[in-house]
Amino acid sequence: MSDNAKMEKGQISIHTENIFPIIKKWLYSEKEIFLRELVSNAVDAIHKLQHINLIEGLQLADEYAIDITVDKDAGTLTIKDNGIGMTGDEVRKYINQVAFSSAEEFVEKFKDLEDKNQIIGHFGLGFYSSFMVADRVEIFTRSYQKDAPAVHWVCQGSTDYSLEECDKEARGTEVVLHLTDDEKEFLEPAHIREILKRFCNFLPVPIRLAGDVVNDRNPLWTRSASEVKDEDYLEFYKKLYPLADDPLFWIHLNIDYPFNLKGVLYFPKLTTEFDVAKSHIKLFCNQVFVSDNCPELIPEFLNPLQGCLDAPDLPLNVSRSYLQNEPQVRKIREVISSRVASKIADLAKGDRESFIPVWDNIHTFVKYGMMRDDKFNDKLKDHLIFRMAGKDAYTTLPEYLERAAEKHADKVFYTNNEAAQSTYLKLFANQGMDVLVLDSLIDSHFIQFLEMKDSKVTFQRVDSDLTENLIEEDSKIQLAGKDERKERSELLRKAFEDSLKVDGLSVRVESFKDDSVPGMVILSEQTRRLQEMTKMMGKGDEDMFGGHTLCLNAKSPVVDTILDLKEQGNDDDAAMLMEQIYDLSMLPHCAFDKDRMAAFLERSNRILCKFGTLG
Ligand SMILES: Nc1ncnc2c1ncn2[C@@H]1O[C@H](COP(=O)(O)OP(=O)(O)OP(=O)(O)O)[C@@H](O)[C@H]1O
Repeated sequence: MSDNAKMEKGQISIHTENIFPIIKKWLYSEKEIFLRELVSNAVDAIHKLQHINLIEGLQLADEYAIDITVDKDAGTLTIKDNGIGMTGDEVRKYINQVAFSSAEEFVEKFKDLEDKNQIIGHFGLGFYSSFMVADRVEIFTRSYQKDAPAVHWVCQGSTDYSLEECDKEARGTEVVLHLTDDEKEFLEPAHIREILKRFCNFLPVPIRLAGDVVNDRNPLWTRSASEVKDEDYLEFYKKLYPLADDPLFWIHLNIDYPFNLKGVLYFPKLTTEFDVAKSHIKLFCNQVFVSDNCPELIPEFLNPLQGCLDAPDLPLNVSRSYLQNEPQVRKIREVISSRVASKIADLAKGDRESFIPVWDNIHTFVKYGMMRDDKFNDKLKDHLIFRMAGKDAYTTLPEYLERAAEKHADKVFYTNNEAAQSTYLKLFANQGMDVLVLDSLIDSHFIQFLEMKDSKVTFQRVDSDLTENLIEEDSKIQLAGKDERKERSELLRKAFEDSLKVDGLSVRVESFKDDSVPGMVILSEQTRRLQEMTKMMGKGDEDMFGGHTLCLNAKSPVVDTILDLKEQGNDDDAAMLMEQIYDLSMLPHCAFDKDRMAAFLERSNRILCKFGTLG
């Protein structure tokens, strides 16, 4: 030792005596991270040597590696590298003083804080995390510097240490952990392998466990996107998520400015087991695994994203509060959101047939994202696609509006339940008018959002009003004279109102272009939205149909028959038909209660019987 040949005993320079018990408690639930810390130090030591090798032209031609061995008899776990090594002075400086100064700061903060978890990970205790599992730690190290003797450092989990020269021949550092009785699980190679796979799987230096290399040194994100093929992305995904189906699409990030960020993100095929409330990204720092629970890195609406992000500028021991407050993390979120939007826009602009299955999986997240993030909305607003009712085809909003320009400019018709609203859909289809299917949970909010963003466009559910496209203009009606028509309409209206006696119901008579439907109940778009909102807020559940209109089709033969029956004095049959028309018109709007359903079925049978007797 420059440094003298005999054993040196000393006290680690720290004023707080109880550092070790605290380290033991620190991150108790994640004590495996000690291995990540020691292996990262070993990787750093190798990188430092590679750097010096280049700068100083040392002509070293080693095969760099980190070896991990367990000795069950001795109860030790050893991490050995052939990196830069340390001189005695460096051990004093880096192990005894520097590392401990952060430990000291940690203890200071720790003792005042109510919520200990808040500061977990704030301090890079690095090397000293080994005392979470060991009661004695030894370092054997030999610096790359010629003539510097190897040294042996020992610490028994108190602030006392000893340091002496030793006979280590090979350059590099060997850290030997004497595991406590409680931590003997770390002597099991299978367990160590599992931890290495979790934390060190993508480190750039070979890590050998009992001679076998356990890691993949060139993960996909370290390669340039231009040299990676689709099958490589799929293979890498399988490695990360062996049980998952193939992902829908992926994004390769390789950003140098204004910060460093590399990674490959995947949008998975969503299954019912997939937890969309949770973050699925694995965060790395220079290929060292940091965490797989960093929701702050991804905008909330992109929670399903999976894959790896490597952010070398973030600290290895990144804490929740750091992630929440760090401006760089906000920028990372913005970049990811922008790149995902561009990717989706590109897919949408490409082949629509292959985009449709992707869209079916992602549309809820995209719509939610557009509502949350203006930039995301700007990039995607012209590319979202909607299925058209009764067709096996999709359209974008600009395409739909362009086609509708002549018939119903700026008005978008939609259905939220194709089966229940089939009568209305048929009327629209007969007039060659497209109707969009907006039947997912998010759609009612999304419609309001689209209207707010583009004040010209309005959305109207097919059962909300009779558009002029579905009813005849006055001049085209070839039926009876105007006065007579007016009189018949009035008679019909009165007959229905008197017979049905429903509160809030008004009756209107129109000539539909189509004579197949005797009547429809309509509830204005605004009233329905208001009622839905009140219902959502837990109010007004009772009377969804306070004010509604029964629109009778003057062209329907059944409606004509009702007036004929009335004229013949057959009030019973007229009432039966009027009730049937009203119930049929109400069916798409509400689930009938037991009594109403029974009455409806009984009346339907009575009508059939009448037909039976006619034959
Ligand atoms: N295997 C090693 N080879 C050479 N030097 C090492 C090795 N392990 C630790 N050191 C030295 O000891 C120092 C302290 O290590 P420690 O792990 O406590 O903190 P760190 O690595 O500097 O920071 P952190 O781990 O908190 O990110 C290192 O910076 C390095 O100089």
